[in-house]
Amino acid sequence: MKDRLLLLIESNTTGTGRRFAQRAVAAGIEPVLLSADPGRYPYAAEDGLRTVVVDTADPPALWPAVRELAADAEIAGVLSSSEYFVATAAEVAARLGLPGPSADAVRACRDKASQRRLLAGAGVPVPGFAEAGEVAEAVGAASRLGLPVVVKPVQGSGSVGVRLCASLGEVADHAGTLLAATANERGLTAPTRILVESYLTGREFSVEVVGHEAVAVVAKHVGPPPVFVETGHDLPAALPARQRDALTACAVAAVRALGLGWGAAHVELRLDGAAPRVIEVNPRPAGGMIPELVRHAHGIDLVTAQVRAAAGLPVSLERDRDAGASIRFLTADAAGTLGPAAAVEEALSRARAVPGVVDAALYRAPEAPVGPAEDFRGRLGHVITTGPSAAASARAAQEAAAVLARALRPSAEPSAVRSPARGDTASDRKETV
Ligand SMILES: Nc1ncnc2c1ncn2[C@@H]1O[C@H](COP(=O)(O)OP(=O)(O)OP(=O)(O)O)[C@@H](O)[C@H]1O
Repeated sequence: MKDRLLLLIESNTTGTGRRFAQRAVAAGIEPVLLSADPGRYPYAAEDGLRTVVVDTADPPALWPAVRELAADAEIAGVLSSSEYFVATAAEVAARLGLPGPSADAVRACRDKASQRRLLAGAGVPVPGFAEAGEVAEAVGAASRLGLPVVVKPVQGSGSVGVRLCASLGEVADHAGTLLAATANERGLTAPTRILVESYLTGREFSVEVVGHEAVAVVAKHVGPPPVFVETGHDLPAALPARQRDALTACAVAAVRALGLGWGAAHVELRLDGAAPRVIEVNPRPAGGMIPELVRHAHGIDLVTAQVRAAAGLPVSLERDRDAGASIRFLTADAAGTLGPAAAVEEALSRARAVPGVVDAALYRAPEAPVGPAEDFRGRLGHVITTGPSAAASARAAQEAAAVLARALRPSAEPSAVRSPARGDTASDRKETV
């Protein structure tokens, strides 16, 4: 019998990418990573993952590589955990007659301007928005929408380039910077359009959707403006049933309006008063280790579900527990370094010893320079905790994150994970449990 392969077209870099390959192996399918630069994913070498080096940004180059793999194996499925390659994976899957989302729907969703138009057109609430291709247009849009506004690239992930602008001068500066960029953080061609949006100050949540079913509601924490760095998540979000139902209904309506509904979608929303508005829909499972939190809190494995759906295998979304799970990311408040190896090791082992901790990690080498995060790339490590409730897991995560912060050199300001008591304002707080 021929080997069965799951083709993984590039990967995300924040943890769950590795899980896609592991879950494929668990389903009896060999994962193969197709990547222009596999060195970007250290786990690939560590796990001995079969890898094909190919220009994944160039579909005509990708197809012969896929055909070659198909010559002596059965391609069971094609996926990407990277925001930037979900449409490519959908296209390859469709060409092979394999399951996957509509590549057109994914493409429309990934362009935040077209996503906003589709959602607004279908009556799904979104912030006020305008698309701009020039600085003057962005400034005009900001005047019309009313300051402050959020200015962001039309494509992207991890909050890269997303900025709160308090004055028209800041709008002009940031719009100018974004419009001048020719490549995104992946080195891929960046569209020369941006979005200007009304700033929603309410608490932020994500709803994890599979097909048309909401399987989890996550409360999110973000660092201080003007940037938007996700610093933590708590699951399940502590909310009155009415608000939770409003969030899940809005998220599922968004998925439907975008013509998605195959596999996982990650829907971010903010409350505007009591009513939810969609910040963004990602046509893929969440990053930021959220699938791990969902697994710990509810026993539902979103990555397994995605891998099995891609391979046409039955998927279980049965919730077998109702526990709490939290993550806090380590960030630095000021420039400094990580401590020497011994200090880093000690901080890690002490963080792991905090009751409730199931995982602690640092992403940088000892003595590496650190500085305040501008986007997800500035996060330095994380702790994941579980507990009988989200309040308990959140408390444990705060404590463990403070311990992990001891890995930072004293010259760096005490860092870390901002505790809600330490100055989170209504405007920068995504949610506290
Ligand atoms: N209109 C808005 N009002 C309030 N906050 C916003 C708005 N737009 C974006 N944000 C904040 O910025 C963050 C990142 O924005 P967005 O989701 O559009 O960018 P992204 O690069 O796709 O980020 P990510 O991959 O982290 O979701 C959001 O999670 C939210 O906290």
